[in-house]
Amino acid sequence: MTAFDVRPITEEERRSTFDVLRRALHTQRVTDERWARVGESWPAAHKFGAFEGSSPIGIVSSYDTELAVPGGRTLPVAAVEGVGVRPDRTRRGVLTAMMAAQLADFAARGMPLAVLHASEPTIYGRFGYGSAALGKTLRVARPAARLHERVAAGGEVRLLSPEEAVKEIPGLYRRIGLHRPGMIGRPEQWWPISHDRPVVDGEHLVAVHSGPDGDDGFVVYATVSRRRFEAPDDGAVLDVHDLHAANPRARAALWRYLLSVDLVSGVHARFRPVDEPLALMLTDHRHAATLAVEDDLWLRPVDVAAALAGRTYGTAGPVVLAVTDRQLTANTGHYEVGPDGARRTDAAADLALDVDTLGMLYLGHWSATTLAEAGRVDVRDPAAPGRADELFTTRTAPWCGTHF
Ligand SMILES: CC(=O)SCCNC(=O)CCNC(=O)[C@H](O)C(C)(C)COP(=O)(O)OP(=O)(O)OC[C@H]1O[C@@H](n2cnc3c(N)ncnc32)[C@H](O)[C@@H]1OP(=O)(O)O
Repeated sequence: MTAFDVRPITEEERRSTFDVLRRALHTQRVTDERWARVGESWPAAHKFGAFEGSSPIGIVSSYDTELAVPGGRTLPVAAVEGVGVRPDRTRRGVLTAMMAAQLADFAARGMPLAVLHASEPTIYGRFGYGSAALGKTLRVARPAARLHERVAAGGEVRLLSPEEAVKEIPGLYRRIGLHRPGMIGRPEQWWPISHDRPVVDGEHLVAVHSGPDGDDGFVVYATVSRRRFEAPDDGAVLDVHDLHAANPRARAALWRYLLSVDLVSGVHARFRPVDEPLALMLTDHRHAATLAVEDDLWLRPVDVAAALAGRTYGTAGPVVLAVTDRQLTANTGHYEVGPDGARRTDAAADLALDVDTLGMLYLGHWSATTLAEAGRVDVRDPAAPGRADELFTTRTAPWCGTHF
């Protein structure tokens, strides 16, 4: 087996490492024309490559942004993306070595948290990431589905030209704000790859809602034709990629718009919040089917003390957590969590868990009771899971809503 080194990539290695990623994800090598448009979104900063001599065989990437945590604050976060190993070099520890370098870098820079979306759920638990927020896939039947008359959906929806969309949507996303735990900031480098290219190429359309205080919601969607020789009357499907609204009225108006488009047989939306009440907003809730509920955001506490101190908690007696972290061993220790915050302690533990399970608890989706039943939390005080449920779970389901 050939030896490899892991190190930060240089400016000159940006494109060759991007190609390694594309090979790992089964996409074509990047063309000159495409690189000219997306290259700036693949800066050398915060990337670790694995190299055999000067040839890249693996890459892990991240960018710094902010994450909304329970209680309304945002914390600095490393958003991990662009992970891949050349197909002929997998299962020999390349990712493990790159993850170790990346985690050490996050810790050295004082990052409290890291997040990612996992291509496969088996990959990241071993590196301390836990599935922290879920998303549901909806299929809404057209033309049957209609918003119930009691649903307030005022204001106006207008389609933007690609030029308007590229200019206006980043500011609108910022103004709407990170209003759910799990939402993240979208730095400048996120937009060209994830939003602008499909909008400029015409693959996606962008509609904006205006309410009494101006623009307050948007939807980015693709129109996928279903018409076939043997089914000439099949309508198109609207595929919703990105839908954000500052208030329920704007959200309802955007859905009303999507359900009003002619020659459409269905509206599909993946990774919507699990508690988005779309079905309940329809005259017949069966017209919105939940096809799947999947893991959305994975979270890793990098500095456990700072992460725990950064969010708020519900009202219950405190619990002492014994946390084990096999990579960032300085995190291993006991932490008291109560209504007035969290801190390290020498007190005996009520619950013991690995750091990936703490990642699952952190945003408030999973309860300690469920995690204990699943064997992920070792219960030392039988009353502690109930207290931890009151402290950690949130009223609003956490949701990321940004593909990265
Ligand atoms: C955040 C994101 O960007 S998600 C995108 C992730 N990238 C992809 O899915 C692209 C395709 N896959 C790949 O490039 C590679 O298979 C990677 C990056 C997932 C894994 O890289 P590798 O170098 O093979 O991982 P490495 O050899 O360090 O594996 C460490 C352990 O994880 C296991 N593992 C790693 N990937 C997988 C997988 N996809 N399925 C099952 N087990 C896996 C290995 O078997 C190994 O287990 P062990 O310690 O018990 O022996």
